[in-house]
Amino acid sequence: MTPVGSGFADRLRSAVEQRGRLCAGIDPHPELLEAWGLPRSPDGLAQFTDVCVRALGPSVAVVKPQVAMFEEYGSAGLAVLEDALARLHEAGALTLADAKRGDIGSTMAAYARAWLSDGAPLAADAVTAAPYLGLGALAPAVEQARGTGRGVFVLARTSNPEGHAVQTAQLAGGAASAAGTTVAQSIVDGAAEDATGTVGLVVGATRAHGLRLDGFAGPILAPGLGAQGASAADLPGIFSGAAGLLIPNSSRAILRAGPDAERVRTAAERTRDEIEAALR
Ligand SMILES: O=c1ccn([C@@H]2O[C@H](COP(=O)(O)O)[C@@H](O)[C@H]2O)c(=O)[nH]1
Repeated sequence: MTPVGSGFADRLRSAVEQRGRLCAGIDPHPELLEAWGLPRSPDGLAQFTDVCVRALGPSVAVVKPQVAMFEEYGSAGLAVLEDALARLHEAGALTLADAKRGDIGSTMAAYARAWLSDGAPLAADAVTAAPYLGLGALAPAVEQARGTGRGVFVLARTSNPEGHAVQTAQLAGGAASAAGTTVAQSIVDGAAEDATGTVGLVVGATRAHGLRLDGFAGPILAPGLGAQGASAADLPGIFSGAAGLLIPNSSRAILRAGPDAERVRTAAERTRDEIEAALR
C-alpha cells in the first residue's frame, strides 16, 4: 500500500537521494541465461531473476524488469515477475515495469489496473507507455498512477535508430502553435502539462535528441548506457538544459557481470557512481 500523500515524484526523489541516479534493468536475454550457465526455461528465468533481485534490490534506486522477457515464458514467466516485483519493493527499490503499454482509453484503464493499482499481482511503482494512440489515450493510466503514488513513463525519443523517422516527423495542421513541432516534442510538451511528477518521459541517451526539455519538470528515463553505446560522460551534453530528474538506465552491461550477485551489485554501483560523477 502506498503511503497517503506520497506522490511518485517525492518517492523517486527520495530513492535517488538515498541510492543515487540509476535505473538498472532485469533483462533475461537468452544469451545472458546461457552465459550464466542457466537453462532457457522458467526455472532458469527464476534463478536469473533471483540473482538480480538480491543484487539490485537493496542498493539501486529504480529497477526495471523488461516485461517481454518474462512474457516469453507464459504464465510461469509472469509468476517470476510477480515475485520479483514484490521482493524488489520489500528491498526498498522502486520498480518500473517496462511493458510499453498503449491502447484506447478504455483498454488503458485495464492496463492501469494491472500495473498501477494497490494489491494487483503485477503492481509496480511505474510503467512505461507508448503514446502512439494519442497521449490523451493514456489518461486512465496517468489518473490511476496519480491516485496511487505511481508513475507513467511515456516514450518520447527512444534510444534505437529505427524510432528516428516517426519521432522527428513534423505535426501538420491542427492548432497553429503545434504545426511544425515534431511528434517527440509534442509528447514532451503534452507531458509537461502534468504538474505532479506522475508523468515521466523516455528519452534515449544514445544521441542528440533535438528536444526542448527545459519546460518539463518530471522524471526522464534515459536508456542506452552500456550495451547501446552511450556512456555516463555523454549525459551532461545530451541532457544539458533538461529540467527534470534524469534517471539513466543500463541493463545488459551490468548483467554481464553475473551470475555472482555480488559482482552484479558491484557493476551496478560502479555505473551509478560514474553517472553521479558525470552529472555532479
Ligand atoms: O528507448 C528505449 C526505451 C526502452 N529501452 C529498454 O531499456 C533496456 C535497455 O537495455 P540495455 O541492455 O541497456 O540495452 C531494454 O529493456 C529496452 O527495451 C531502450 O533500450 N530504449
